[in-house]
Amino acid sequence: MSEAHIVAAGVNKVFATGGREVVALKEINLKVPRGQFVCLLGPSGCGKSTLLNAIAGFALPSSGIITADGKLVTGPGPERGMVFQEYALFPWMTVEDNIAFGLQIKGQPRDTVRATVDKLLAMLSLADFRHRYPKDLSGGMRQRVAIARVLALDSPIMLMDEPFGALDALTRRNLQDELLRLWAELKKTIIFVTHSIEEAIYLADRIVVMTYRPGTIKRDLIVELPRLRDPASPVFNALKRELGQLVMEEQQRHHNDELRLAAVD
Ligand SMILES: Nc1ncnc2c1ncn2[C@@H]1O[C@H](COP(=O)(O)OP(=O)(O)OP(=O)(O)O)[C@@H](O)[C@H]1O
Repeated sequence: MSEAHIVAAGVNKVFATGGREVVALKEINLKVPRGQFVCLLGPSGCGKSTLLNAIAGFALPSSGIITADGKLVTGPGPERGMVFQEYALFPWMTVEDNIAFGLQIKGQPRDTVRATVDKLLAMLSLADFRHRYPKDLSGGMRQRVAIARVLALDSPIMLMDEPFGALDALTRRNLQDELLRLWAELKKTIIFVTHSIEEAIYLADRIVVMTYRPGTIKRDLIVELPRLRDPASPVFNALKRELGQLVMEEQQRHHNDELRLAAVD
């Protein structure tokens, strides 16, 4: 766990909108060791997605550098797989074709693709759904397919932007458990964006709390609790209160900012 798998050094991101500048990220320095499960936590607008997108290579920093797997990030790359909240599946393809797509693009032989798809269908309890189309699946099932699609590419790094945000509580917990199982088995490095404090404590080795405008790192803490974690336990709840206070402060700043902007309008 000692080698840094993802590094952000002096990362800034400024957006220019409507004649004014929004500093979405300011001086972000972060080193993520190989195999670590990191949650980026904070209220809406604190730069979590901006940081994740910068690591993914979708929107590069205004200044500073990011490396992943030892390489400078200059765009998306095969060592970084991304799972979005909105599933991002091809609606015209069946479950198995969605999972196979990336492998076919890579030119893998048909038998290899078939074997990988079969393995992933079994791993994510999707075997009975292989011939279905995304529109005929529940949200939880669609997100399983999205995860299988990223796993098919065997990226050592998984970037996840509120992947379970749209799911009901029970499905969400099932998928969280499934993700923890896959992570332990496949030894991926995961950066997972959430605004749910409970989700962050349930999942992460490490929680990075961000501030609202400019987006900086407010707190960077290791969660020592053994898994599977019990959200009803006193230690879990103490941590929840502590993080709740930090997130609330940023939420308040967001709220004040909105009031100030409304007054200007
Ligand atoms: N393309 C853009 N153009 C202008 N401003 C942007 C753009 N993308 C993000 N921002 C601004 O940058 C800040 C950080 O946004 P970001 O989406 O990263 O936050 P977040 O923490 O992921 O929030 P959410 O949970 O709502 O997605 C916000 O103030 C947002 O308004």
